[in-house]
Amino acid sequence: MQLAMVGLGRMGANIVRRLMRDGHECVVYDVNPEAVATLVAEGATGADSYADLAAKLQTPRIVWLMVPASITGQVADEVAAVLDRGDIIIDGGNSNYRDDVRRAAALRERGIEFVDVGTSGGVFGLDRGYCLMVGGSDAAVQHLEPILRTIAPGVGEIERTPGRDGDLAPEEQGYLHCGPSGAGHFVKMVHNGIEYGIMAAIAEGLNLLENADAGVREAEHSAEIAPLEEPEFYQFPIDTAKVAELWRRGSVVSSWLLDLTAAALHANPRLDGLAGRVSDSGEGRWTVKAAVDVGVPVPVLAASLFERFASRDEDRFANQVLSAMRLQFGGHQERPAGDVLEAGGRKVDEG
Ligand SMILES: NC(=O)C1=CN([C@@H]2O[C@H](COP(=O)(O)OP(=O)(O)OC[C@H]3O[C@@H](n4cnc5c(N)ncnc54)[C@H](O)[C@@H]3O)[C@@H](O)[C@H]2O)C=CC1
Ligand SMILES: O=C(CO)[C@H](O)[C@H](O)COP(=O)(O)O
Repeated sequence: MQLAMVGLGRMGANIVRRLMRDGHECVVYDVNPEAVATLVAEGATGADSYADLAAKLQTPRIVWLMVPASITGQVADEVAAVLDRGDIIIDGGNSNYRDDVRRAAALRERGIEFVDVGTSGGVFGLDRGYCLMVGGSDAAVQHLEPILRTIAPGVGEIERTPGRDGDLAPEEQGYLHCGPSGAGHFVKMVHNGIEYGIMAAIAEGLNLLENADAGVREAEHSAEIAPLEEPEFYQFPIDTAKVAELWRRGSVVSSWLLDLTAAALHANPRLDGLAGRVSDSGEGRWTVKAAVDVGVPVPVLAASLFERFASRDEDRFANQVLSAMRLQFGGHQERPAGDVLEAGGRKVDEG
């Protein structure tokens, strides 16, 4: 099939490569001409404007947007302006499903189909394939089936779920028509909410392991730091990188996120160069908002989102309020920063 890709960054370029590898024809556009030139050298057809892109596509045209979510609306409008009735716009970025619902309705009035495809796989997707969560009309999604099947991972080495037999269902191949417009990004939003929770659980657990020798360090600094009640129980100099590697094999918590964690710790055990200010792109917030809207408890997902905010010092005023209250009720002074002692990686302040 033929498809145009708008946005040739970390995701879009490799999706194009995966499509071309399977014989699909790709027309490519990016505001960065170098990104276009790179893919043209690999066999794609370059476009230097949306009009040029539309002219190079057979009808019904298929245009996949893989741009930052913040500009997807603007790009979708610009692309729609050069399309005709029956053409299809796909949004593969991490857009808010609410925008899809609105955008699909507006484009439907002009006879243009809008399909939202929540895409998971990151920079490894070229070879592993991308898990695709699709929202849109039955007709449009059926038309896109050959493209979805190529981009998705396929069955790979994953054994079939017991009880499933006969023809392979799309979800067994890594793509799923989840429902009407917005449903794909709704499922991807929740996927990313879960991602936050799993990431936070791994990070918290490994941090506890990093501090399992607090009793040893306590002895080294016994004159200086607040006493650890039972230092004899915290005498374990555990190699966190090795435990992460270990857990990849046969453990209940093995997962791709743990694989990536083990790789990062093996390459850089102290994680030097990372400040630990954790960004968020929106999906975690939207997940919590949706949960509030429908009255569903998501305490783990919410806590992991708030943990990211705290990592960026967004809890500073709350902590100042805490210190102010201690000062008020007990006359407890905050210790000056230089006087805060390190104990096993913890900040100890008993002022
Ligand atoms: N990086 C990741 O692991 C994943 C990213 N996503 C989503 O995929 C989308 C793209 O992400 P990345 O590839 O990581 O971003 P990126 O920043 O690597 O690439 C974005 C590309 O869009 C181009 N671009 C910007 N404005 C444009 C415009 N007006 N017209 C045409 N091209 C334009 C940029 O030049 C760049 O090449 C985002 O919505 C992101 O949230 C989804 C899943 C995973
Ligand atoms: O969709 C993804 C992975 O599934 C993207 O990598 C996403 O950007 C990660 O979300 P955040 O930036 O909020 O950590």
